[in-house]
Amino acid sequence: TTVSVDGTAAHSIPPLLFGQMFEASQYGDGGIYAELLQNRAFQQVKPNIIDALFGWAPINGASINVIADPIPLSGALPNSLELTIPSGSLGQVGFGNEGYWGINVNASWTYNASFYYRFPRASNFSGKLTVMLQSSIGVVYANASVPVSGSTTAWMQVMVHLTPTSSPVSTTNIFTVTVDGASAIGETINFAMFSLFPPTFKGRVNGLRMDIAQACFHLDSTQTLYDMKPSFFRFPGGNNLGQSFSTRWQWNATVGNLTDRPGRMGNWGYINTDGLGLLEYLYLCEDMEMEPIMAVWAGYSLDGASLPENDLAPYIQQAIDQINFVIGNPATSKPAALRASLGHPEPFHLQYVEIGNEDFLASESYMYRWKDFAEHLEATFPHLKFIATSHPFNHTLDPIPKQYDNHVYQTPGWFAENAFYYDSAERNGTYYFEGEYAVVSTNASDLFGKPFNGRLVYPNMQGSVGEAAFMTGLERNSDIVFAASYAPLLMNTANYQWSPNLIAFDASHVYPSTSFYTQQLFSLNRGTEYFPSTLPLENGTLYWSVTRDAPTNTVIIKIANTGVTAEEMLFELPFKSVHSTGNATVLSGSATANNSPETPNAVMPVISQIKTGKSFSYTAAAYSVNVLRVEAK
Ligand SMILES: O=S(=O)(O)O[C@H]1C[C@H](O)[C@@H](O)[C@@H]1CO
Repeated sequence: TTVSVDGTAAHSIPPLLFGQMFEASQYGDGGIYAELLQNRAFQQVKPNIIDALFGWAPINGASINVIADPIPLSGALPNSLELTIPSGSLGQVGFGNEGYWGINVNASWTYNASFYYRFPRASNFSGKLTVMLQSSIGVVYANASVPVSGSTTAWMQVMVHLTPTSSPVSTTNIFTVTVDGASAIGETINFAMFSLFPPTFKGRVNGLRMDIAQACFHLDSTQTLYDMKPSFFRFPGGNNLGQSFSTRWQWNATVGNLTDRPGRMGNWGYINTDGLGLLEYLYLCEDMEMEPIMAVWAGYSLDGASLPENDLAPYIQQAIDQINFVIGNPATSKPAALRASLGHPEPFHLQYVEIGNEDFLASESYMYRWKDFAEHLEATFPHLKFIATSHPFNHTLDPIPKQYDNHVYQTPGWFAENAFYYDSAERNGTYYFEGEYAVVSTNASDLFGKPFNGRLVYPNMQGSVGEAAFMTGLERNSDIVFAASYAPLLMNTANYQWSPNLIAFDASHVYPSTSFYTQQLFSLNRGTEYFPSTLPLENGTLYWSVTRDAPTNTVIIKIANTGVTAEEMLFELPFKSVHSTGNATVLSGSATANNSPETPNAVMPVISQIKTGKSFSYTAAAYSVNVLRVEAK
């Protein structure tokens, strides 16, 4: 295949072309949000049933129960853990938390543990609580003791540091709070708002798990989100934006002290602590130099009963408040004043606001929901850009959206066949955000089925190469495609509801996938301008796109070979002088090769030198994603 490259750039590469989509799914808690204790504050659970204790277990005969505390710690946290020490108790008696399917005990870390306790009835008990990190069979790695007295019935806060003496390989460890049983027989103590944090990304309080968020810039170590230098971060959903007005995500319930956050039954089958709330998301964007693409809930109900038009006003106001929390002026807006009081008086950077999520599922009501939200928000924030979420190619909305968010989950073949998806889109001032895309299955007739029927648990090379083929099309059409992100981003290997995901993790490891490396290859090699070239064959197996990074005079050629055979290519460059050597970064493997906990580094990018020149040949291996870089001017 001969590829001749035009001499003039067709358009610049938009600054947000590659980014991340995130929502609290398959465990943002215990994942990117670094809280280590599951069910830390008994949020949203029904008291006095055993299920309310998930994540917790009694130790050595203790009696524990979640109660609706007559004197709750806060209005947002009505439940407490009631510990009663039974007669005959001996040794350390109390309770433990198993974490989010394990706790990573690392001797080089100092952990911050905290909780509140109160004696519901004054007593003359005077003793101490022992706070520990230990293995599930009782090997103690760290402990701290806290003197307590039953003389007061007021809530007392405990904060202790735990520094383990060793780093067990196993993460089957527990966080425990115990008391010397014999000395506390008959005592009852209520507990609330536990928290255990490891060190966090950039040391932020209530922050992010380092190995998931931390940047390591060399390819042979744990790769993470920041390492692909995403330019935007879409949040809070996705489905987790909420699929009914009563369960919607509400910004104001996710900011302020953790004791003021009630938590919420998310849309992925578990209770979100909302410890990763709006302000934490904004700090995440700021720390990782990403632009937020923030969604507001727009009256949508998956059960079809969207809010009627004349009920929208309070929710439009809530959306205005959410946006003002991000960019408002503290002198004129209460939400902005709240932001200032929480430590960030300056507005955050925000350009794009998405109105709803996947509203093609409720497109009739979106006619008025889009209209009322867009008109009110545009009037209030004239400089913001609003993204519609219904199908882009049937203009039924008024005002006509200037941006659409397009989602697609398909097979490897679909992605290769649709590399030209945007080529024929009208250039009429409409811009496209490919907000969610991924190869999810090899079975077109059961895309969201089970692994035995084609669903991918982890991305594999065949899928990632299909995505790469599609991404060459996004790059070619980035005059109208302004942003794109694979979805979903993260999954806890111990408990997930959706697969595949870009990055998998467990309590102590991060597993970047072949699709992560594909995203990273495109994101780290964007270039600043797109150069047209011989077009790939539609429905062929070989796809490419050529960009140039003007500041470094580097030509960048991205190639996806979705076929089973290596392909010889001849490149003809229009530049006067082209360096005789360049480099190729290649991700390749068998169709089903994947990175998983069993084979974490099965497929990694490999860099090598290649011969280049005004015209040069290059062989793209079967099932490979290739990025060639050569200096030229
Ligand atoms: O069932 S789906 O609609 O395909 O769910 C998808 C689309 C939704 O925005 C996101 O939350 C989810 C997986 O990323």
